[in-house]
Amino acid sequence: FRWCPIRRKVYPENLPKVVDEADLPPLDVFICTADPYQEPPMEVVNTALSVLAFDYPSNKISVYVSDDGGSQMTLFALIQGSKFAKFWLSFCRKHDLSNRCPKVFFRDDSDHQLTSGISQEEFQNMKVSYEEMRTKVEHVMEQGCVGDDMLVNEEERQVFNQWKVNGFTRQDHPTVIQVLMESLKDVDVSGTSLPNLIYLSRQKSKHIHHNYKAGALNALIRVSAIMTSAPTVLCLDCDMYCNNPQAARLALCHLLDPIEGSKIAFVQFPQRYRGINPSDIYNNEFTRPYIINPEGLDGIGAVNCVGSGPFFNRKAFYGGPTESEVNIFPGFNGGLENALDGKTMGSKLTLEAASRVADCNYEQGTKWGLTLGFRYGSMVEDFFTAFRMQCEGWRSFKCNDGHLD
Ligand SMILES: O=c1ccn([C@@H]2O[C@H](COP(=O)(O)OP(=O)(O)O[C@H]3O[C@H](CO)[C@@H](O)[C@H](O)[C@H]3O)[C@@H](O)[C@H]2O)c(=O)[nH]1
Ligand SMILES: [Mn+2]
Repeated sequence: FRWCPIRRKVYPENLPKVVDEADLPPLDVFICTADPYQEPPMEVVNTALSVLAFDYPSNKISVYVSDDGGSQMTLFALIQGSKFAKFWLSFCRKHDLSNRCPKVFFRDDSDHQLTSGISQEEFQNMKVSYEEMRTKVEHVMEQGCVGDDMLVNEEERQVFNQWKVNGFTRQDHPTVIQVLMESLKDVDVSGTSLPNLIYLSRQKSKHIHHNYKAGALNALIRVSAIMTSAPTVLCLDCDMYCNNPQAARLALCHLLDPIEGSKIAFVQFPQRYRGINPSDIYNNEFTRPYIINPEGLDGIGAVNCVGSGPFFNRKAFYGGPTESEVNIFPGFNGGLENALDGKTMGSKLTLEAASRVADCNYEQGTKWGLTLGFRYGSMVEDFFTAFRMQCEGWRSFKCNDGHLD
């Protein structure tokens, strides 16, 4: 094991030489949450908004939120987030905001000193909409459930009726899947297509092991393969918002590289933490795993995956880099072909197929968790999966420029 530190630099301004703006690849983003009390739904919404607002063609972004907490409050928060997104995404684009996580934007810019070119009135209106959303979500959190009075129409009531079924608990419930924004139909206030936003709470049963986050991610890999199947996949913990709207373009500088690109399983951005005391006496910045080690490991093309902030090549979930035929749905007994032809992601056929692949017994008798998707059997599924991918011949790089946290 020999250290050969590497610091790569990317030039996103050269990306158009490799790919036209219109041909940029679609991007699927997976956000995992598991408990509405430990991971407040407003944080999940903020994380989702920070990627929905990427500086990237919005009709090519699909954000999937996996909720292992099976919480109606998290879904409620995301519905409110999708309404707010109509204003927020257009606002971010119009003013080319550098920080697109609304909570951080309003906190860091609360006195409206940092941002030029935004009128006081426009700033205040946006802040009021954000605060209204936050108040609603926090009210629901205090109540511990979504009351009828918080819902605006019959459609919303039907969605939350899914929780009224007898015996619905977070450990035992059917799959809940809701398309909250659909690019083909929905537009923001400026008339631009919105990205896709999908809520998924995979089926759970007390009798079948759910394999924690790795299980959640594998359900997301399959559901997204049916709905959008983007070649690039970003994974984020729900409490790790993205603070650089250019991140997808920076990652593509590696993944679309004509020479190295097809061998790369993922590029990993560092995790960064806020609110650390200035001298960081307890090393909460985790300099070794996020700053020192990755530079050495990059030298051998084998950077660790640290769970939040990797941009994956979807193919890496299905086998080694030289495997050509990818069987996405081993063990799926028919019916899927029609679903994949479905016109819209919200169509009945597509939703039924997506729901089937999120069944808690879908993986039985398949290679999921063994050679497919995120690997099971480790407390650190991110490190372990990356290691297995590297053993198969994949390479992985650290992304130095820009930053995700
Ligand atoms: O059954 C579960 C358990 C956890 N999670 C989610 O997994 C993420 C990480 O879990 P957490 O308990 O926050 O672990 P950390 O130690 O904070 O996370 C670090 O370590 C994990 C294990 O290596 C990685 O998965 C993470 O990406 C990395 O940030 C969170 O978004 C959770 O919501 C699930 O979706 N389902
Ligand atoms: Mn965490």
